[in-house]
Amino acid sequence: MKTYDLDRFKGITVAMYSCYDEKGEVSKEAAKKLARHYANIGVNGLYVGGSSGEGMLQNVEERKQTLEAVMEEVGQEMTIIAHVGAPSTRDSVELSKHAEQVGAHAISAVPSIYYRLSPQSVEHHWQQMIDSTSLPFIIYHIPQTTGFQLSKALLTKMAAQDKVIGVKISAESTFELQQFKAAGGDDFLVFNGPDEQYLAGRSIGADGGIGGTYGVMPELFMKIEKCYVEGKAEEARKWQFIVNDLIAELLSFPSLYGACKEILKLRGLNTGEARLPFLPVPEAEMGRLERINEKIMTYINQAQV
Ligand SMILES: CC(=O)N[C@@H]([C@@H](O)[C@H](O)[C@H](O)CO)[C@@H](O)CC(=O)C(=O)O
Repeated sequence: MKTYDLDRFKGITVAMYSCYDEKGEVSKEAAKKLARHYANIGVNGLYVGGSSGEGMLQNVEERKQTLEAVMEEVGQEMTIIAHVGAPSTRDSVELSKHAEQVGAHAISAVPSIYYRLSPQSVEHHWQQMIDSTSLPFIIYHIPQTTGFQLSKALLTKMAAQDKVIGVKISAESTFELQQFKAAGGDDFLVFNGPDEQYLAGRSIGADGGIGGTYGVMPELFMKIEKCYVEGKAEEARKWQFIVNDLIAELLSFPSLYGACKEILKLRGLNTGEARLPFLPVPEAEMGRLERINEKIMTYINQAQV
């Protein structure tokens, strides 16, 4: 059995969007405001500096500043997972040590990106981060962006370590999710990555989810989770289908992150624009985005978790 408290990581974890000021610089103030917003709603945890958080588009200092802001604001109330993956092992280890210093509850990382690496290199890359702190570690498996296909053999080997408490699977195969859960064992956490299949992921073995679109509608994912736990299959499916139609609309903009950040802005949570190359919402599309926001708010009011 793992020696870490695994229960605190279960449930809904918002993959937080980036927070910038009007000049495009990291804004600790905006990050604190956004984190506070999620804490007030009752969201369980935050995943900081991942894909939705544009960690790969930020330098080490910017990533540290964002995590510090989140920890200062909600570190005592929420479970905070710091994504520390960077192309170089050196930067990843520096970010890992910093995450421990500021009190994050776990670290997590993708494989190194850009270079096509051997499984041995990826294992070594992750191991350096794991060995650099006493924090639990969550593997981030997202082959569609990293190009690295995590094998069941490597997962099983990594999961044998006490510190490796789980895997966040953003690949879309629920079969793989189930196989990874079985390989990791009962005390190994699996997080559903594709928000469109939160319910499917939960049904086949995921212990919770980490997702980007949760950021504009955490209440709806909390509703699906509640229905699932209460055994209300039909109702859970109804809410997943509602969420999926909303995600399909959000995905029709030039960038998902740009659209979601604009929705937050409409609600008084200004996190700036997504960093280029992610495009903002075109002016001509603002009206459509506003209507989507109104639709989401109507569903949030109906869900009442
Ligand atoms: C490929 C990708 O970015 N997947 C997202 C989803 O939240 C995704 O945005 C959503 O399912 C919409 O397709 C997450 O799995 C990634 C995530 O949680 C993160 O921001 O680190």
